[in-house]
Amino acid sequence: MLKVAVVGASGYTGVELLRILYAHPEVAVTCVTSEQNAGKPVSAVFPTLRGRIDLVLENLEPAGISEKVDVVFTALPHKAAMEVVPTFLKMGKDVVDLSADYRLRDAETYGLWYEKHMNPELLAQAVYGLPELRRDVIREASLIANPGCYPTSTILGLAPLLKNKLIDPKSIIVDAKSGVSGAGRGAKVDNLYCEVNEGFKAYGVGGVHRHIPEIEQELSLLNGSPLAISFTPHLVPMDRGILATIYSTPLKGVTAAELVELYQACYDGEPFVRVLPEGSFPSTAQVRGSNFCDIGVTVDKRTGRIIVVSAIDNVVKGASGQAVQNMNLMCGLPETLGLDFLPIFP
Ligand SMILES: NC(=O)C1=CN([C@@H]2O[C@H](COP(=O)(O)OP(=O)(O)OC[C@H]3O[C@@H](n4cnc5c(N)ncnc54)[C@H](OP(=O)(O)O)[C@@H]3O)[C@@H](O)[C@H]2O)C=CC1
Ligand SMILES: CC(=O)N[C@@H](CCC(=O)OP(=O)(O)O)C(=O)O
Repeated sequence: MLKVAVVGASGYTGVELLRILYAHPEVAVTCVTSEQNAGKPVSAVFPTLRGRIDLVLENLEPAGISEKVDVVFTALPHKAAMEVVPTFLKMGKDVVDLSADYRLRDAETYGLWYEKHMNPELLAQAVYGLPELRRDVIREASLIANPGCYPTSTILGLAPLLKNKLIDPKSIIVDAKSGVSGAGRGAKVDNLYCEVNEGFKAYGVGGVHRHIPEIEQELSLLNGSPLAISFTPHLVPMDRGILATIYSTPLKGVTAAELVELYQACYDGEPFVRVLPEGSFPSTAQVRGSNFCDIGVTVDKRTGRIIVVSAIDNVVKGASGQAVQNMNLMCGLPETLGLDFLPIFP
């Protein structure tokens, strides 16, 4: 059994890690942390866990925690993660970091979009953990930078087109929608019921959202040269889910049937990517609570643009499910272990 710590267990991705890991046959969660709730059972913070995970929340002391576990999930806000990850690594632990702290290859870019990086030397060691793109490197890694939720849906949606040089890389427009759990559990006025319910708004408009450099980094690698995208996120009054609708201009004529065939071939054998039949498009409701990324693709009959629609659950494939997928690969376990569950519907 692998002994695992969930650092930041009182947050949304933390509790989702606990839900998934509870049913994982090769994992025992032995340590959970929270600064504000230290001393309380985690089941007092999340009654969903009652009678099943009653571990007491501890303060975050990386050296002490390292003595008790083999693998650490850091489900912390950015900056808080890079304050502790180096100690876990020095103590020989495998780390899956759910924050953005190790996702960008370049410390200067991190500095522009976030703040000055505290341990830039670790950026070259970290592996951007999108298993569908780099499973073999993930298997050898000790530090996984678990991708963001918008980037996961967007990159998986565009990878077949860029790998096959089918689109003009300057033409990409990503119109993405997220549920409110994407913003985390911290109290913020913007996320109050009356601010969010019965409305639907764009935010981070105008090329300023911090997921842009992450998406561009990975798409540029697929493209073979740098590209820039237009990306606008939206907040939707639902708990979970991301739906990205992605537009691009093809370099040559292509039919919807050919695109569906291409996507099916690209993702053939992928356990968590489901390419929908021609004319079908995904819904967040059909992936909720699962590690699936569902993708539909077609050609706009009027403009000839390619339209890809990609749906994930932001806290599963967009965070904690993908983190467990990465842990399985790092630890030599079957990739789907503990993750082969169906969406919750209705
Ligand atoms: N929510 C989502 O859909 C996704 C989130 N992510 C990323 O995953 C990470 C976690 O997100 P999420 O679970 O939503 O966040 P939450 O705000 O819900 O939870 C954050 C957790 O970190 C702890 N924490 C906060 N500040 C500190 C600190 N300075 N030191 C130690 N612990 C701290 C909090 O507990 P306490 O305050 O008690 O210490 C809490 O347990 C973030 O980096 C987020 O960007 C990535 C993909 C999707
Ligand atoms: C709805 C909402 O607020 N979503 C978050 C994204 C959550 C996430 O995945 O971001 P990181 O992992 O990169 O922190 C946002 O737009 O900042």
